[in-house]
Amino acid sequence: MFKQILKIATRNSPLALIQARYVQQKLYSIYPFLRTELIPIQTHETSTIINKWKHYSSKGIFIKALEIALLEYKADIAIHSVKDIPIINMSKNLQLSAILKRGNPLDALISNVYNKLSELPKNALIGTSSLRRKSQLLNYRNDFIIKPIYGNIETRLKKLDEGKYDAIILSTEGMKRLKLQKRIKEIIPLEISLPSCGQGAIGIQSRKKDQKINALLKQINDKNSFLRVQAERFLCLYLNASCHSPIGSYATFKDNQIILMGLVGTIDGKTIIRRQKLGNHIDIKKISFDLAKELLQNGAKNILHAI
Ligand SMILES: NCc1[nH]cc(CCC(=O)O)c1CC(=O)O
Repeated sequence: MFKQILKIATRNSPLALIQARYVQQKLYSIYPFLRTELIPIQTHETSTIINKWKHYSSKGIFIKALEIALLEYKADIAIHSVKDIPIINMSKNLQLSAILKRGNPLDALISNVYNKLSELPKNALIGTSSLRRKSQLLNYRNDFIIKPIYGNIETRLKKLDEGKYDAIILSTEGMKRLKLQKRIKEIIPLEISLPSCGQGAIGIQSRKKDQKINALLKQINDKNSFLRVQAERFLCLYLNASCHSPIGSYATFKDNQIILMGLVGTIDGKTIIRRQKLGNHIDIKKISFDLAKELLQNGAKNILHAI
């Protein structure tokens, strides 16, 4: 049993804190006597990191800041939205040790006026800064006008409420965790918007060599969610994707078989390449690799090259 206080690194955004507290609760439900402490990492504390990791996106910088807290023993575990964790460049001493039971991975339509994507007026102004969402929205309706939107979920909702957009797209699970699900007008089916790899999943990172902590984390790991997310992440890895690529991936289980879907689109939405593969989860790497190969051979290579 782990006797010390388990220190939990988290970003300090409202969603990140909710997710970290959720992990705390999960741990307490199994280990009622475990002592834990949240270590919120502030933006200004990351300024030295920002200089060192200039080539990272802002989200990547936060992930790095949490990783550094682990490497410097300021924390023992770090909580992330899996979709924000870059596919490559994780420190070699760290690992993704557990994924909690995944929530709804789909994208959601948020609007104060319109109830469905199909009911949006011609040339509707939609807020999203994700190329993946943009590509698929334009493929669905080429009259849509896609305008970037930044900031955390609350900031984006505020911009919607100020009338700057007809609708915005957010993660269904993010809205649910913030208890804002009432504001969701439509959960967008994956035929229209294939989610981002790892969307809707909370991941826990730890030091590889901390066997006691890793054994603890294993107890709150959801194997099914872990495998699904692994398949999606392998696909993105083999596609050589960054978080800026218009790539969607989604894995699910059906009768003990894993179904992995992948999609690469042009930013203008004119071309979308979508394929899927099915197989035993023992062969996850091979399924992901074969799917990436098939996508690349069928046009994804040219699309990704041009971006
Ligand atoms: N893009 C940022 C981000 N990273 C994780 C979530 C929400 C939580 C999740 O989907 O796991 C969000 C917001 C969003 O996409 O709407």
